[in-house]
Amino acid sequence: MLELMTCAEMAAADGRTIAGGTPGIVLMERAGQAVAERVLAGVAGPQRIAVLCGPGNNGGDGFVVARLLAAAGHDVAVHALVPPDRLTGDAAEAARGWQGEVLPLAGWRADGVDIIVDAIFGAGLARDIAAPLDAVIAAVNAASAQVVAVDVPSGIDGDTGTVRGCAVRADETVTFARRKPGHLLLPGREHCGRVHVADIGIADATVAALDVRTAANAPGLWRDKLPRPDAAGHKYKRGHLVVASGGPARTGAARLAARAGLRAGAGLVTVASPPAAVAINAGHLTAIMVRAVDGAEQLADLLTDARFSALVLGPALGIGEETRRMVEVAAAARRHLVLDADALTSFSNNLAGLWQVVTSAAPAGVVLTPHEGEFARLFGEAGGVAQARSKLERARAAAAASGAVVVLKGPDTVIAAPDGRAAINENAPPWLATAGTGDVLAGIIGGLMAQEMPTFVAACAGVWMHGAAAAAFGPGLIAEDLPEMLPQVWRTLLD
Ligand SMILES: NC(=O)C1=CN([C@@H]2O[C@H](COP(=O)(O)OP(=O)(O)OC[C@H]3O[C@@H](n4cnc5c(N)ncnc54)[C@H](OP(=O)(O)O)[C@@H]3O)[C@@H](O)[C@H]2O)[C@@H](O)CC1
Ligand SMILES: [K+]
Repeated sequence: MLELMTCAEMAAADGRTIAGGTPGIVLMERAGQAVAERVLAGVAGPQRIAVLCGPGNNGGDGFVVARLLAAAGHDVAVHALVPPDRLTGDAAEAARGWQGEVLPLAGWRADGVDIIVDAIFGAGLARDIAAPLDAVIAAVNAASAQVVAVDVPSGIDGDTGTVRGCAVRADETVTFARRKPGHLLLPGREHCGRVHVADIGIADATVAALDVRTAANAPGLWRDKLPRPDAAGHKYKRGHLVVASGGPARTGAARLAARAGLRAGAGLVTVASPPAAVAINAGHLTAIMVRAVDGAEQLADLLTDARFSALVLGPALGIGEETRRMVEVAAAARRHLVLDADALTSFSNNLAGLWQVVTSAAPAGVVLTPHEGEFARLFGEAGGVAQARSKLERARAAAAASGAVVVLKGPDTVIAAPDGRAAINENAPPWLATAGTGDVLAGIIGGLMAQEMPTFVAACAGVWMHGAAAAAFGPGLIAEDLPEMLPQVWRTLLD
């Protein structure tokens, strides 16, 4: 159930289910039933309920909800954007089942209402919400009533999570068959409240046949691919991660990444340090080794030893030609690469160079971990990125343009593979946004890749473990705490 279906995929699933013999009105009845059950869960005694209905099937769901809630003894008022005689298809049929009055939606006020059911727009939202509906949305959001949204909060684009003009802020959202990307992407996620997925009779096989390429990032996506050390295994079998350090005043980032890589399970981790910083790095490291490596040429020498299986390049490494050369040398040596921070910025506006790196590293995998600023510098000009409607589509276009797995970081990190697979992460607590946490993320992913975990799932798992480690620590977190929480995270994953 981790798939996230776009509105078009949902419509296709709906169409196939109807073609398979389930009438559309039956799906609508089940949808309305699921919403009504959610409204009734936790209410004691009769409630004053306003059901706000739009002109399409989302509104049709609303009429079903109104009928069921009234039958359950509640005081229900229906306010509709268009008169029922202007509805068509299943929505018209659902409206015929509502015996009560239908009041206009324009000018609606929330006075005296305990619960609002938002059935104005769902998957069919096609443009920005304008007057007079914007005032209705504002009244919903100003009300003290409990707000339950049908499918998506009205005004949120289910595919992109963007606000089209204005949008309802719901306490709960009931969606159907699967969640949609807009339930996870910001700002949509913040408008949904708690999201419930109701089974309305769309078969798993119907969803599977659509080859849905987007998923919520959770262990079910990659748990079976996690590296599992066996009792007889040698540490070299668990890979050897190399993290390149910056100069004497810029060594902390590499050590954070290195520590995270070790906690992620890499058998050995070496910090490749400029000679002038070896003493500083060595003074702060115990289980992690330090090697003097002076620039790209010496990195190439180091990588003649085949046991170094993966590299993290970028954290505080310095921006410019030498860093770019180090990336190229590591790619030519065909090692798994995580490129972060300065390594990314060293390829600003040089998509061709980045493509070359990814191509020469193959079959080893390359993961890029940009935040929004780095992403704009790398992919601002890339085909498909400027036209993309959402963070999900931008990450996907960037992965296709670079040939690498792209981890576009943020509170709703998107991980995208060049073959079109993508996952949206949702477990990062707000206190994860603090100095150095990006270095740790690069290290975790590098540690997993050093153990030969396949690239896309290693990136997904790394992002999730990073979020889980932060959530487990709680507020007050600093980057150094994250690697130390990984054993606890591992225990939840390996049983
Ligand atoms: N798929 C399934 O399996 C199932 C789906 N179900 C339900 O169907 C819902 C999708 O229904 P839907 O396609 O009729 O779209 P919906 O959201 O009601 O809106 C379309 C209407 O709004 C209008 N409109 C759009 N934007 C506007 C704006 N800014 N301002 C003003 N008007 C605007 C648009 O007008 P038009 O663009 O045509 O001019 C059109 O009239 C889905 O979310 C779920 O709740 C369930 O019944 C169970 C089975
Ligand atoms: K809605």
